[in-house]
Order: sequence, then C-alpha cells, then structure tokens
Amino acid sequence: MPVSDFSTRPAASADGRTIPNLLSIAGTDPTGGAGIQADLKSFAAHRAYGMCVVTALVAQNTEGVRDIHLPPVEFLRAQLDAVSDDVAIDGVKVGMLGTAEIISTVAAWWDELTQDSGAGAPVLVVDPVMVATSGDRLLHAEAESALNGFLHRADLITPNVPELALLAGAEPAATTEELLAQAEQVADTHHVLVLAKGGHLEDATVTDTLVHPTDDAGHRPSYQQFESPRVETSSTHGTGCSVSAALAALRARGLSWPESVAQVKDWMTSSLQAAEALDVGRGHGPIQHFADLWTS
Ligand SMILES: Nc1ncnc2c1ncn2[C@@H]1O[C@H](COP(=O)(O)OP(=O)(O)OP(=O)(O)O)[C@@H](O)[C@H]1O
Ligand SMILES: Cc1ncc(COP(=O)(O)O)c(N)n1
Repeated sequence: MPVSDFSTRPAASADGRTIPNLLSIAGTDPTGGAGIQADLKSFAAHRAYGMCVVTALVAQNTEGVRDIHLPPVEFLRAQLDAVSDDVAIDGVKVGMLGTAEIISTVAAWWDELTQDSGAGAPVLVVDPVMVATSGDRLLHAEAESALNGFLHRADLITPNVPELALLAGAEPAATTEELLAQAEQVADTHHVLVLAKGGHLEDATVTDTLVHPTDDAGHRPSYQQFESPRVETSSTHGTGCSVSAALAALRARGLSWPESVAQVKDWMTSSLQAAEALDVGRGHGPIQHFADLWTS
C-alpha cells in the first residue's frame, strides 16, 4: 500500500491539470463490452483522458472466449515505456494480466516508474481478473501466485466473489459475511484496501464493501458498505472492468475512496438499467456507459 492515507489524495489538478490522464493495462474485447474497450469508455464517462496498453489480444464476444494471443513481453514493455516516457500518468487500472511473465513485466515497469515518487505515485487500482463471466480462464492457473505477489502495490483491489475465493484459498462465498471474512484475510495478507463486490451473490440488494487492512496497532477501520438494488438484466459483461476503471478515474480526480465507490455504484445502476437500449450480441451484453450523457 503506497499511499499512507486511504481517504484523501491530491487531485490531478494539483499540478495544473484538471483532466487526469488514466492508463488501462488490460486485455481486449473486440465486441467492446469488457477489457480495455470498456475501460476507455469508463474513463471517458468519468471525465478522464483514457490511454491503454494491451497485455493480451482476446478473440471473444458476448458469448465467450475463443482464443488468446499474447504479444511478446518485450513489446508489452515497449508500450508501457512509450506512454510513461511521454505522459504524466495520474491513475492506472490493471486488468487481465494472463501469465506470470506479463505480471513481472508490468511490476518491473511500475516499480521503476514509482521508485522516487512516494505519495505522488499514480493511483493504482488492480482488478484481479482470473475468469470471465463465460467461465473462460483469463489468467493461467500457475500465474495465481505471481498475481498475489503483485497486489501489495495497489491502492485498491476489486475482486468479485470467485476471485476473492481464489485469492483467499477458499470456496466461493455464499453470503456477505463469508465474503467479508475472505476480504479481511486478503486485505491483511497484502496490506491493501479491498472492494469486495457482491454482484455474484443472489441478494435483491447488491452490496459492495470497502475492507481495510489492520493497521500497525492491529486495528481495522470499520467497513464501508455501498448498497444498490439488483438490476434484472443479463447485460453484465464488463461490469467489473468498468467499475475498476471508473474508481481509478474518480480517485485521480481527488475524490476519496468512499465518495468514489458511492458515485460509481449509482452510475453502474443506471448503466445496467440503460443496457437494454443496446442490441449487442446474443450472450451477456455490455452495459451502457453513457446513459447519463445521452439524454436525448
Ligand atoms: N445485477 C446487478 N445490479 C446492480 N449492480 C450490479 C449487478 N451486477 C453487478 N453489479 C455491480 O457491478 C459491479 C461489478 O460487480 P460483480 O461482482 O459482478 O463484478 P465482476 O464479476 O468482476 O464483473 P464482471 O461481470 O465484469 O466479471 C459491482 O459494483 C456490483 O455492485
Ligand atoms: C480482456 C478481458 N478482461 C476482463 C474480462 C472480464 O469481464 P467479464 O467477467 O465481464 O467477462 C474479459 N471478459 N475480458
């Protein structure tokens, strides 16, 4: 956890910029609902300038993943350097990493980028993408321990129910209580703030919870819970990607984590409600990122 204070952070405008520069490091979805394509829409919906570095080219659609092509890691590093040699980055969202080699390449770049920056480091949100909604694996099973070794760098991680179970080495939680116990374990293991997302539970209310690690005195700040009504829709492809990108953007704009989560939950509810106006694919369709913008 590189940021000592979990609740406040200077806005990107502290050095004169009012529109933060946000980078997504993730895989692709040619149907535009998940991965990098979702992240860029989410950055734009939250008034941030979006940039992207591709970790994996994924031949997928709303029905599932067909194939994955991994560019050489030297080329991944070249993409990362091309951005950071030129642009002041205010926030980074990391999604699909795929392999241990990709994880160590991104980690080395991040460590060099931030070695002297202290609290001035970009916001880092890690969505520990492992398995797609369709059930297809997006992270090699043998890379799970490498992903565990990456997480302490993050300001916030945003696992869903199955991802939190894999990180905690447990069965997927069936209740919010089980989810929170796993989140506490993961928060303490990696000393990182966890947003435990409840989308995969079946309650009529979807609850996401910010779970802090214990501090040096063994004290854990109280949970902050964010509830919203469950929207009945099959258009949930890319919700996790979109939420993590939105949180990175709002935090880089200077909102606290609780303010960011509250705002993103409201936005996600309207994006899911408006998704039926889209007609994209036969499987799990995308959300409507711009529902609040396209009012006519
Ligand atoms: N049906 C729903 N109605 C309202 N909010 C939802 C619904 N499903 C998910 N959300 C919200 O969307 C976000 C993503 O939740 P979820 O737990 O589904 O993550 P995820 O599994 O990573 O997403 P993805 O479907 O992209 O894999 C959370 O903020 C959650 O509260
Ligand atoms: C490149 C990429 N990253 C992440 C996801 C997860 O999204 P979902 O669980 O909604 O399929 C995905 N399908 N593809």
